[in-house]
Amino acid sequence: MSFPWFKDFYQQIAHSPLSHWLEVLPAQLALWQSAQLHGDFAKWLKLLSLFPQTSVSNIELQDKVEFGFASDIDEHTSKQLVGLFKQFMPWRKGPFFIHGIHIDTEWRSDWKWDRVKPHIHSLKNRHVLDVGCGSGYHMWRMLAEDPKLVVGADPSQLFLMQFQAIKQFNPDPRIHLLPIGVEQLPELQAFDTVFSMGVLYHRKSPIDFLYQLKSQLRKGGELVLETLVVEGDEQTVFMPEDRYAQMRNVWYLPSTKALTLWLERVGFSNIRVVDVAPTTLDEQRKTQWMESQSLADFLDPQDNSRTIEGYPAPLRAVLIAER
Ligand SMILES: Nc1ncnc2c1ncn2[C@@H]1O[C@H](C[S@+](CC[C@H]([NH3+])C(=O)[O-])CC(=O)[O-])[C@@H](O)[C@H]1O
Repeated sequence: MSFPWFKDFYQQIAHSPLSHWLEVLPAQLALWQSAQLHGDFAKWLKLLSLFPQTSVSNIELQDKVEFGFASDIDEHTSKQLVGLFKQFMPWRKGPFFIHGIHIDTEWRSDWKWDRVKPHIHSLKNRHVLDVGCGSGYHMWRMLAEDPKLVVGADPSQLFLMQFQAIKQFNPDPRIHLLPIGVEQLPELQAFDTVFSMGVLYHRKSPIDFLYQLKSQLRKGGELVLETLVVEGDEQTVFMPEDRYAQMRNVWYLPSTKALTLWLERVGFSNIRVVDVAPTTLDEQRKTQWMESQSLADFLDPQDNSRTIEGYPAPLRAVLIAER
């Protein structure tokens, strides 16, 4: 079995500051691919091949991710597309608008982008990495800023498939998602901007994680970090006993002041907390495209300022720092 996604990426980076990546990446992805042979991968590839080719008359990335108008296709094709996209449920990170079909995802990821975007360095002509990029929603919004290249690293197979399903409607060669974890990235020291949003609290060793992110940046490059935080001073770090808002695998929730100190200790400079916002029930909710439980089920029904476990409800911060 072979497919062109990764080969295209290798060509893209061959003569770029990321060319050293080619020393390890092809072997990692070949290993990944061989492990997929026993799972659902063939089913996903088959589903991807069933998407009808359509003529896409508009590409909008500036204010939303929209490829094609409803008027580009007939009713039958529209129904066919809805049926195919539904096979890729649950859709968590979006929304996407494809030929008039609104993939109404669990998260209004656009709201996160609205909180982040006013504060970051322009992405024009930059090499950009998004660690834990999910379905790639924010990468599409980054593409609107005219970067040289946007690459996402996320080990989730479903997110890769959702990304490829969407990318069929805008096969821009500057955007790629690689199914690898942060721990597989070599120290490239080559990206102009590194994003990591919604990942730090999933890491058992958050300081090591910050070093890993730093080692992707060139000197003077920008880190954009978004994560769950708690109220408190430089010494406040919260660790749930088990689940947090029903999420497994949540480790450290620092205060913004503690996180600033961590970033300083790791060697970042010019550290700024640019946004702090609670997650609302409008931002994360059940939809027709993600039918299982969502934030409303994870908060205390009597007191929405607490999670169902009795911890402070989700509060998220955006920090920007320079290497
Ligand atoms: N080792 C790893 N390396 C890289 N990514 C990982 C790893 N382990 C898990 N992930 C990925 O980190 C992402 C976290 S979600 C944030 C998405 C987006 N950034 C957002 O801001 O909406 C937030 C949440 O689910 O709580 C998922 O896509 C995982 O697959």
